[in-house]
Amino acid sequence: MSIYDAAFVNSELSKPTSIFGLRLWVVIGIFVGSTIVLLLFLLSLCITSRRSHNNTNNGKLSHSSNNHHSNNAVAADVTPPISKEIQEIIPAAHHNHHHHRPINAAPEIQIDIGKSEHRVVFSDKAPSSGESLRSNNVNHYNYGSDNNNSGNQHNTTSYGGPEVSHLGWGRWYTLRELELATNCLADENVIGEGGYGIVYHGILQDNTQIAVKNLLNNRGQAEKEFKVEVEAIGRVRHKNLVRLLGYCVEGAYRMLVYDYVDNGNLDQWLHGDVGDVSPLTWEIRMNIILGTAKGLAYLHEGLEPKVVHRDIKSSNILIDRQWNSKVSDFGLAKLLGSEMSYVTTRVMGTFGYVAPEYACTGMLTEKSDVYSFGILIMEIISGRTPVDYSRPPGEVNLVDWLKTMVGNRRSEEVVDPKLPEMPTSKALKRILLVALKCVDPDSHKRPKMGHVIHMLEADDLLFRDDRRVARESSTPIHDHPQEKPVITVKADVKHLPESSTDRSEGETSKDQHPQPNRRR
Ligand SMILES: Nc1ncnc2c1ncn2[C@@H]1O[C@H](COP(=O)(O)OP(=O)(O)OP(=O)(O)O)[C@@H](O)[C@H]1O
Repeated sequence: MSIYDAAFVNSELSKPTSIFGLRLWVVIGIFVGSTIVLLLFLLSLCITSRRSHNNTNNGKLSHSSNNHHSNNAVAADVTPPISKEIQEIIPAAHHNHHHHRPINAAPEIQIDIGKSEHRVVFSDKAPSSGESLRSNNVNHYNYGSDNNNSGNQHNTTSYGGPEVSHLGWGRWYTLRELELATNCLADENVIGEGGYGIVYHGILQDNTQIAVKNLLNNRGQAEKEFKVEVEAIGRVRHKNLVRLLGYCVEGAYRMLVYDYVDNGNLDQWLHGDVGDVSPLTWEIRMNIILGTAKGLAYLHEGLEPKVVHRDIKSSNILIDRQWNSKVSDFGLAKLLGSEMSYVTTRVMGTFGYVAPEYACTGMLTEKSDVYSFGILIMEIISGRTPVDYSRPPGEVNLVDWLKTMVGNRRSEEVVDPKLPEMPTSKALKRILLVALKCVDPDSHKRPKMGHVIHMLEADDLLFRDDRRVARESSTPIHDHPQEKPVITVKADVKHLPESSTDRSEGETSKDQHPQPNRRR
């Protein structure tokens, strides 16, 4: 720019304008200045609002981390949705004092699942200040990293105390814990698959062996079955019933955790590849029958309300190393009021084992279980499945075939050819009689399970008589042996400790230790 141009600009800027006669450069100065002031004002407004927003978030975060003890802002800030039947209840007292509580004070959180007796209460100790539960090492108390929609529930367990029983009758397991136990539900851990889910073997951190039944939620029945099962057997303790240790409800997961029974199921032992000679001796088979009868009698006669299993079959009879039977799979159990029958529109159970009246009319009583138990006895004695299409026409249906054989005085031929040693013919006839009584087409004529135990144990007494007779070749066998009294317990299950339920049925140590084989 030349000196002349500068003089020109200067003279132009110095000219007075129409705005209060102010010179042009003054007007421009005022405009620029006020624009800068306006911009600064807007900027400060913006910063202020961001700060207050951050403060709000920080407030949430400290609230969350207070609840979850997580240092992870993202995880802590996400409040997972809680499934319908689980509600987090923070007691009013805690609410009131919430903001005054030190950061490491644990709130008491109650989680209601279904009925009030399944209320879960967590009231564990907080970790010491500065302690982080989000270490890289996965440990028993660290579940904060689970970023699933149930974090609220299991994070409550990460307050430092052990995950001890939060249920009246068992434990509430976290998904994380069960994943650890089952190697993340690995295929190698699968031990069976039933109608309602896959069963995994697992080992808890305290080395307890467990069976985890992961219910398939996508099958409409699963959640319902879950609740039924939990309600039916949560508090039930009996040495012939597989014990439910607890369960896991997280997000879509519904899992039942059972005692692991370590010797397979009866179906495998009867129909699996066991070679030409079955390890199941007559004594063992009788022990399995008696144990199953005791488990069922307890469900029918020892509980109020009674429980009908509805799916008694060999794959639901688990076997331990001492060949004791344990009835499992209460997924189809139906709680019944005392002396009541139950009419259902959906017959459930397994083909071949279902009582005719239940199959035809849906009328369900404990006598339906007695029928299935009768079929089970026939299966155990004969080694045949209830329905076997590979057999000749007259032998397809086990009950029909067996009735015909007994009617034709050919009882000995129904015995499993894999049985190492034949029973005495009296022992065989007696057990066949029990089986036939159990499958009486008229449900009213079927015996109660308590009566079945009488007959089975009377049978046992006869055996002893039998042996004595064989030795002494003297006194004849009485057809009406002295019957042992069977005490049944009618009481609320929750007041029944395990030992008392076992005692209630007159257990003897003999029941647990099969005796050596007898010769025919
Ligand atoms: N507590 C347990 N301990 C050891 N094994 C088990 C346990 N529970 C179940 N199993 C195994 O898993 C298998 C499947 O069990 P599940 O009860 O789910 O099905 P199922 O009885 O075979 O069939 P369904 O559910 O249709 O009646 C059982 O047959 C058994 O071999």
